[in-house]
Amino acid sequence: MQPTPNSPDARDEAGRRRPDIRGPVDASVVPRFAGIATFARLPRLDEVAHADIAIVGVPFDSGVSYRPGARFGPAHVREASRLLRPYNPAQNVFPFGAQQVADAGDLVANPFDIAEAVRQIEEGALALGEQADRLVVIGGDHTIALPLLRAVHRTHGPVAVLHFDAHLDTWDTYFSAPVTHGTPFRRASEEGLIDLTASVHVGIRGPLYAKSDLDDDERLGFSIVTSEFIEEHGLPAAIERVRARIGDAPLYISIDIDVLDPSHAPGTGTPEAGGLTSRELLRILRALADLRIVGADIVEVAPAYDHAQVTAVAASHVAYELISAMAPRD
Ligand SMILES: N=C(N)NCCCC(=O)O
Ligand SMILES: [Zn+2]
Ligand SMILES: [Zn+2]
Repeated sequence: MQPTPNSPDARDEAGRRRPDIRGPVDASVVPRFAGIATFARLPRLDEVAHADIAIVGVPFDSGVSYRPGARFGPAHVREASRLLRPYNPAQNVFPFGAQQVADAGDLVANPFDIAEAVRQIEEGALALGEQADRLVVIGGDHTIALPLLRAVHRTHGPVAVLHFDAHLDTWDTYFSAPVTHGTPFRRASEEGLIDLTASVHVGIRGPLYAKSDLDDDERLGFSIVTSEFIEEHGLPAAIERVRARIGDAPLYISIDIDVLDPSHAPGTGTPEAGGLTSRELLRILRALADLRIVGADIVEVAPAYDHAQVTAVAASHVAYELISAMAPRD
């Protein structure tokens, strides 16, 4: 097989060449639609000595309460990420040139046993920590945030969680099951994984089970920037509230793609009307570049309900913006 040429544009934010960094396949040499789909056509993790960021898929959706299919999310997002380009003008950064980013493939998670899957995901994330400083994880349903937070906690202690979602995901149980995609942040809070003074949901909207859901959520350590707040007060005010809440705490970002309006992300399992546009979400992420981001996930992309890759394109750009925000600056 031919070796795949790397991008000639592996550069840092000052425009300097970085020959030590292996970037994506050069789309001016090999057409974008050719070749195996790693995220953004980046090298595999086993092709580089060490990565600053590893992208890893978790094809697990046995924790869903409604439409299944997010197990196919990682492959779908990788496929849509072929079109990403090396320079991000919105953050003035070469996200794949200023740091080594590589695709670690998918973690194995037992689809028939949630407890075992959750153990496998935590262990898999910890093992990858030997080869990569930070992970950007593509799900999978939101259940996976619990083992990912357990892994992050081992290194960083309690972290601020910035959670983008239509849903609180601090509910207690479904059909008596404690570990589902509607419960990861309640379990994480109970286990002491999150900083109760610095965590925040963004984009919450839609019907709840009871008024007390909101009291429980506050007690579990979250403040809320609703979708309606963003409409009413605008993005600068929302960004200000988020940044004030997080401060300088180590930060884990969890993005449920259903935070976007179904018109921007139809391919998801529990869609809710009245959500953010992809433009709004990308703008909020750009405002986080100077924060101490220790890891991130993008979850709940379910390709069976997607059309024209609308949801997967949004998710791949969300990942790109996160990777850009994590890039070192002078
Ligand atoms: N999409 C996530 N993560 N959670 C939705 C849970 C909604 C419910 O069944 O009440
Ligand atoms: Zn959700
Ligand atoms: Zn969620």
